Amino acid sequence: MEARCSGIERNSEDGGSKALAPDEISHLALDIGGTLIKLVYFSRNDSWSVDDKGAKSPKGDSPLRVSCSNLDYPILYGRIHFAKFETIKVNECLEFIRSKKLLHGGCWHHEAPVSDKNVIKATGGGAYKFADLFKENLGLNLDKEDEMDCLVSGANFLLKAVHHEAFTYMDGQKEFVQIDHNDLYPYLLVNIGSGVSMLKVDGDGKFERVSGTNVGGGTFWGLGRLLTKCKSFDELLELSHQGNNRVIDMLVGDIYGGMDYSKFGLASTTIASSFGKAISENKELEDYRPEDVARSLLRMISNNIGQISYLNALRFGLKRIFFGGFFIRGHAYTMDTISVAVNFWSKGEAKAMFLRHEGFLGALGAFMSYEKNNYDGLMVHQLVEQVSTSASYSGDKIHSSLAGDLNDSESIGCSVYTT
Ligand SMILES: Nc1ncnc2c1ncn2[C@@H]1O[C@H](COP(=O)(O)OP(=O)(O)O)[C@@H](O)[C@H]1O
Ligand SMILES: CC(C)(COP(=O)(O)O)[C@@H](O)C(=O)NCCC(=O)O
Repeated sequence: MEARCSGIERNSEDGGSKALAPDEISHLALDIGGTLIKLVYFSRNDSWSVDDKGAKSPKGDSPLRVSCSNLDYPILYGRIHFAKFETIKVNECLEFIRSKKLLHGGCWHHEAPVSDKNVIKATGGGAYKFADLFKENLGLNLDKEDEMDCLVSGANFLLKAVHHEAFTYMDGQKEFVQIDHNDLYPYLLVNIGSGVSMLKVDGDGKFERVSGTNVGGGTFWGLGRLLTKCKSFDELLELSHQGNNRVIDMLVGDIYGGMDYSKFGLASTTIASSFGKAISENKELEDYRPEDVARSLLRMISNNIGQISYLNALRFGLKRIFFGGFFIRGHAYTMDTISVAVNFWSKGEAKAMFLRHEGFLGALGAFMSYEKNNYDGLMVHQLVEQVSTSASYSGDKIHSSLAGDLNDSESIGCSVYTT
């Protein structure tokens, strides 16, 4: 039973407005984090099928079947949909579930008892915090899955099933990484959400949470909001794009009279002290451009996470570090800073890699956990990808092509078989 993949299809046309018939929807899963709610569900699409090479064709009367352990299962074709909402606006998520008729989306089988149809998989702290709200508003019971388990199974699933999921990003160059399924483990998974968790992954369900830091995405957004008065995370990111951190950061050259500290490999342009210039000048916050503040902040936090990640990889002799979480947001400067930090501290030994579905690891893990149910197993068999896979993009293009607006929905085509 293998998850396979060829090509991808992402779209946003049916995620936003069209309500699907209830029996077309299943495996609704939520990851309710400190800042964002991530939602994933599967919708059946009987109008097309995909062969082993990823080619689409109209579907005939009898569905394709897959054999496994001497049993024969029908292959179903459809899409996995993704959506996200701010956790402080949880009501928008409730409304989305109601308006798109996802209420009975947890269960696959028609013969399942009604009580099971009102249960959906949920992970993240909000699965505990908002359990009563979901029950009172939608009559939904949240079946809680551990968030670290979900992060790992989501990451393993993406790395194995989605072609061109992982990539490196350095000096404006994006390069997709070919994942060898037989040589995937061990790796370090760094999830940068509100806070940061670092997990040493040794296999499916085999992992250890080796570290974490409270200086994460929430810190960037929280401090950035206070310091720049930005109204949204995207505005803050956009601002950072236009800024110059050297106005605020104290560089080695500022301390060494323009020279490198070459004895210890510190170039004059290396940041010696983030925000260090703000103390040496007689200036107030208003005297600094918000874009420069945003840039320094993004660089400080990304660099710090890159460094701590590398130190943890070093602790366990890990060469590959995969970064997930919505802090990254496909943002060129963020990825570049993290990559440079990992490269600098490891002297080129370790590699930072990023995931295209960065923020949905936990939600996908909860989605996959339906597989554990007795009558409602699901095996994602194949993801079909058609997005451009060219080797390099400019920073701007990555930012705008991978990052969506908060409520933008997108989906990937896939085939599954139920067991
Ligand atoms: N639209 C957004 N609104 C708020 N934060 C966002 C947004 N997009 C990206 N982020 C960043 O993503 C972080 C949350 O990432 P996520 O992986 O969803 O974590 P969590 O599970 O803690 O909510 C935020 O702290 C912020 O840095
Ligand atoms: C507590 C959390 C697991 C919650 O996950 P999140 O909502 O941030 O994605 C995470 O914020 C975290 O790992 N914080 C860092 C805690 C620490 O190790 O210091």
